[in-house]
Amino acid sequence: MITLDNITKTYNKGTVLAVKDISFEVKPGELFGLIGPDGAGKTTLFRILTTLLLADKGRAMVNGFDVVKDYTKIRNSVGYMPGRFSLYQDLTIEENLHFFATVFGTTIKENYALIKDIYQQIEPFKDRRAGKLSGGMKQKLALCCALIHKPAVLFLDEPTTGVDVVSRKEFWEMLARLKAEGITILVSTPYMDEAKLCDRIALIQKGTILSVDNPADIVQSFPGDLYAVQAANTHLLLREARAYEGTETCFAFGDALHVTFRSGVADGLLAHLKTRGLDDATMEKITPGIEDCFIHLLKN
Ligand SMILES: Nc1ncnc2c1ncn2[C@@H]1O[C@H](COP(=O)(O)OP(=O)(O)OP(=O)(O)O)[C@@H](O)[C@H]1O
Repeated sequence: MITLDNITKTYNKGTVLAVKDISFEVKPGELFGLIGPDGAGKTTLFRILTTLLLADKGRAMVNGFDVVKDYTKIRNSVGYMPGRFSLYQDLTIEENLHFFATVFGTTIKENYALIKDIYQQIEPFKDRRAGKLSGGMKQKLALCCALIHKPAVLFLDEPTTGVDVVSRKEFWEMLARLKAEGITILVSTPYMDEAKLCDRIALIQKGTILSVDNPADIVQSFPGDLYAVQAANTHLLLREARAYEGTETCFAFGDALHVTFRSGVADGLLAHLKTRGLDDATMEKITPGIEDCFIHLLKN
């Protein structure tokens, strides 16, 4: 449904490399996640795929259409929810939706079934201006507007950034329902915990893809054992754990350190920490998350 073939894009007359030789595919009906930090190149890829930006090099196809030659066909068959709220702040909820339906030559009534579950949550406020809505409500309205012409492919650029935890959860439940309707979804997020909700993910950093796979297999491919190490004096703990000769990687995750060892398994770190005054240090083997895998891939 989406194919990228060696896509490269630079800005500022070639001085800023945004994405480099990006290739991956999204299958029909897939919920595919583009996971990476700010500046990784996610928005650039979305803009290329939605025909708003030309790549310097490479080829991309969406729904069987070439992003350069067939751009009008792509615009008619995809929905795009950009990262920044892009609806008309002075129009009400209903007016925004009506506007987007009209632009695509359809009506709210015609495709109401597709947006019903989402729209019903904001319908009580349909006369409120978009600029006066909460973050979660804006996000629901933007999704309705991106869906109103019943697109085959939905592009969602960081839809949950800056949205509260409850709304984030609800949003992913909505995506699961849209996927069940057969819509192919490409969604980007900087939140690693959302990665596991996708069928497959691409981990992207500094314009390069580090890995493409399903979340379980990415976690499975983590080499060696991972340990969570804790002590009350987190500052000293980090310094000493990093200085220890057997330590391979050591990163702070909340109030614990995630540590791997050169030998692949836990060795004398705990004894070392105790000699350094960290008597309360504890260590337990844990299952790596996507974020651990991301950090591991960055290292290589
Ligand atoms: N119009 C532009 N002019 C110059 N550089 C740009 C432009 N747009 C993006 N960049 C740069 O290209 C790189 C990729 O940016 P992009 O916006 O695609 O990343 P992103 O993963 O979407 O991150 P963010 O969430 O911060 O937008 C970054 O280094 C960014 O500074």
